[in-house]
Amino acid sequence: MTAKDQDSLKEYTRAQVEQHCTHDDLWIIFRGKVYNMTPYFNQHPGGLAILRYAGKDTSTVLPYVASHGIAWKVVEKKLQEHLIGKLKKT
Ligand code: HEM
Repeated sequence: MTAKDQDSLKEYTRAQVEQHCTHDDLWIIFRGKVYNMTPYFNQHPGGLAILRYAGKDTSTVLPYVASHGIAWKVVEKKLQEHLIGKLKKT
């Protein structure tokens, strides 16, 4: 992603992201970016566990799930596919 692409990303506050906290409306934050993971909910190999962080910041969690470490390239690809914006700096 270029610097220009970064600039054009829509901004969301943490409070806005927190509203999207269910299996059929599931956003997450990872390292300052916002992802709509709703379409991925049924595909997540770790099943319902993803719901624990629905609407929340996963920056200190995602890389430390053992299975994610093994499949990190897949995790990165899935994040990229579901990117919707960036976190608004408050
Ligand atoms: C962007 C993609 C993904 C996201 C956002 C995501 C998110 C999460 C979250 C939030 C958790 C819960 C962590 C916790 O409670 O500490 C989790 C657990 C897990 N994820 Fe993922 N995940 C992704 C991709 C994957 C992939 C590709 C795999 C396949 C290897 C995977 C396998 C697992 C497993 C096995 C668990 C643990 C399940 C459990 O504790 O019962 N995830 N994931």
